[in-house]
Amino acid sequence: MEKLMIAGGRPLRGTVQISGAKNSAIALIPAAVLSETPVTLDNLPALSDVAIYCELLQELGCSVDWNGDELSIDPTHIRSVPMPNGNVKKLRASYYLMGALLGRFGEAHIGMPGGCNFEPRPIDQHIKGFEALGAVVTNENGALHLRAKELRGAKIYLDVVSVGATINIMLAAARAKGTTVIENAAKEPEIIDVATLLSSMGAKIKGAGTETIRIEGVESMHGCRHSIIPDRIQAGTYMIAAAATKGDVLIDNIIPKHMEALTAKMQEMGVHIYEMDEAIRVVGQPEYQSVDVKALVYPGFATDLQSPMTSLLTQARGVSILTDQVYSNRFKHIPELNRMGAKIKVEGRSAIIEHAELHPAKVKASDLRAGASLIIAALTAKEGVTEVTGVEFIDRGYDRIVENLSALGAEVWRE
Ligand SMILES: CC(=O)N[C@H]1[C@@H](OP(=O)(O)OP(=O)(O)OC[C@H]2O[C@@H](n3ccc(=O)[nH]c3=O)[C@H](O)[C@@H]2O)O[C@H](CO)[C@@H](O)[C@@H]1O
Ligand SMILES: C=C(OP(=O)(O)O)C(=O)O
Repeated sequence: MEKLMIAGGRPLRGTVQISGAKNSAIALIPAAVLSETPVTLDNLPALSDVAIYCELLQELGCSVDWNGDELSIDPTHIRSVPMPNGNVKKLRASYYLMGALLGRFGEAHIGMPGGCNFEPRPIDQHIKGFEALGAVVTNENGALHLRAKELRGAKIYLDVVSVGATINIMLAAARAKGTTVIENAAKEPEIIDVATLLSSMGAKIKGAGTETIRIEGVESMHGCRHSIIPDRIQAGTYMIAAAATKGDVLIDNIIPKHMEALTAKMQEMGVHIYEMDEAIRVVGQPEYQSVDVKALVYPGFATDLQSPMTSLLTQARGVSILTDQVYSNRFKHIPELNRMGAKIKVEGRSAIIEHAELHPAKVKASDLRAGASLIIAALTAKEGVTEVTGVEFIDRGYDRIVENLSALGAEVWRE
């Protein structure tokens, strides 16, 4: 079993380059399925989720060429083969093959997704969207079979603001007959990134990034070259780690606008933050104020930064309350943080966080962002070495984390 070993207590100092966004990459890769000719993605992050997605496309008959941070996908020989098990269970975003294959072939047979299962994560809104577009969806031994004689544009009002459902419906609707309107759509930057790729492939999409997205279906789509947006969650994690270790870090190759909710909260705590065109410098301070944080849909504070932020809030004077309005029970990191000396109670959807000195311990990451939260806590804990297991979750979403942290002066290694 692989472990991350972290000897904390050193301020992080230097520059970190942020890679492309996981949550974009794993939607853009299946989007290539809609094209008749090769699609090339730049600024690709080196993540296990990306590697698994490449295997999924190969299983479908695509040829895939991954070279450094560039990925070329040739869908010339693609076919819609059943994928009830196997790789589809290893990541959450395998659900995008439902929308993409439905759009391309009018048929998809895909097992229910895996990924971080910190609580039940239903996909009823995805299914509602596919059905509105004319698909018949049946559950066959735990895998969804989607069939449509013809996909037709429709008006779809999402009952919950869902990133996955918004993107999945966009994928299927891109090649449907007529116009689809998604109301109450999610507005995350990754949705705009997918819409940008689809538009470069010939789709007609308006309104991505607002709550109403209009997609006029087209008969065929073609290849293009697209650069993936920077990963705002990785960027936020390094911002938080810089503050928690009282360091001084330039987080480079990012879009500072995407970080606004986090930047504002960290400034409210007393962290010094300097914004540049494509970078943010975080300068830690000896003391921080407690703050209340609500994780919301974009442009609110990202739920994926909720667990890392919990670790920083243990370093603030007073009591902070962190409430997650997106997931009701995303708190598996908290018993582990408490093993490191944190004083955190969970009440309903909120974590009540008191100031505490953290110490090293043996802890387990049970999901990706819980892992990030434990790494930040370990970097803060003095005198000794923290062992973090569950590294496979961390590798889903953090590109070269050991190399990046080491370059910033952290004492961290894999065992
Ligand atoms: C691969 C990917 O991009 N993952 C991100 C995506 O996940 P994902 O797209 O799965 O998350 P959603 O935005 O769909 O989920 C938001 C909320 O809606 C609920 N819901 C969602 C769909 C549905 O059909 N029914 C339903 O009830 C979920 O349980 C959750 O409470 O957005 C989440 C919220 O920003 C992030 O935490 C994940 O990192
Ligand atoms: C929950 C996450 O990912 P996924 O939806 O891919 O499981 C995440 O990135 O924090």
